[in-house]
Amino acid sequence: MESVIECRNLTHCYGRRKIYENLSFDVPEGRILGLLGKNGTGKTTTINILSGYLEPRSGECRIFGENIRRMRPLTRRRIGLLIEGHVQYQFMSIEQIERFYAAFYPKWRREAYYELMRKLHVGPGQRISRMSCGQRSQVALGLILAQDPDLLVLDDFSLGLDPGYRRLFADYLREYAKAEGKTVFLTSHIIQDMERLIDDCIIMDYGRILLQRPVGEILDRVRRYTCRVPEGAPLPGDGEFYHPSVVRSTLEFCSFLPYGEVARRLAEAGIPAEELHEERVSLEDAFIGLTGKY
Ligand SMILES: Nc1ncnc2c1ncn2[C@@H]1O[C@H](COP(=O)(O)OP(=O)(O)OP(=O)(O)O)[C@@H](O)[C@H]1O
Repeated sequence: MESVIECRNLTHCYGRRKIYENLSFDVPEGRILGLLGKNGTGKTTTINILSGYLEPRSGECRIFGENIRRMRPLTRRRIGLLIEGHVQYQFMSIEQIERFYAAFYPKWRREAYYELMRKLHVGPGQRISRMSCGQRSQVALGLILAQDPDLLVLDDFSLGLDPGYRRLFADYLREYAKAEGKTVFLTSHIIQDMERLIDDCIIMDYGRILLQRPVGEILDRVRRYTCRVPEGAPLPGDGEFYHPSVVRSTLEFCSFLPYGEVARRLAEAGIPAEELHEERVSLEDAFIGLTGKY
């Protein structure tokens, strides 16, 4: 499978503050990849680097095989970009902005925009400045789908959308991307939506990528373990036990390791664990388990 996005050894700093170092990842053609991370881990920074707005301190990003700093306009036109969900020309109506954008895109798909607007119950004469935050996000998303880009880059696409519209858009986007072979790179804080939308996931921690794996593999393999431990028992220091904590004599942590291996390592560490219990988790719980609650 060819990579549509290739990032190699990206390092970025704002002034003297390093955000991350040597970040490398690929987004294969036809896949939907979600970039997850706590507040301030550098998701928007990465999207801004990918869009060419920010120059990384070092490293290289290629999209469709071209270095993004020297990308030809024709290649740039193959990328649909949503930056923080908003439309610029807010004085225009739904209909006017559609006509305005259409002029820039030779493959413009008017029907894709209006199909989404119909689903969202917004009338053609409605002015963008008089819409709610969520409705503006919907217009921005409609304008991106109509561009018919080969790659969609969506920063916080669910900003302001209510649960029903988030579900509607996530399902619509997945169906559209799979039917048309589109590649999607997106961020969102609403991880429940990501579980049904994305194929692969990158979880960022402060300064680095914690993991990049298919969502199916994360759901199959990450387990939450709990067991009873005596008062004052030490916390396990094993790097494969993520964020262990004890609350009222119950030790809890997440791990990719199978039950038998966890039991063995606890015994080896001299932790007298009783009633070891494993549980499958949702993507959101896996995210919290792997990155910690705070
Ligand atoms: N223009 C800037 N100048 C200085 N620092 C910045 C600038 N933009 C972002 N930062 C800092 O860089 C870090 C990463 O910010 P970024 O917006 O990329 O995070 P994020 O993962 O998208 O966060 P969130 O989940 O809150 O949207 C943050 O600590 C932020 O304060």
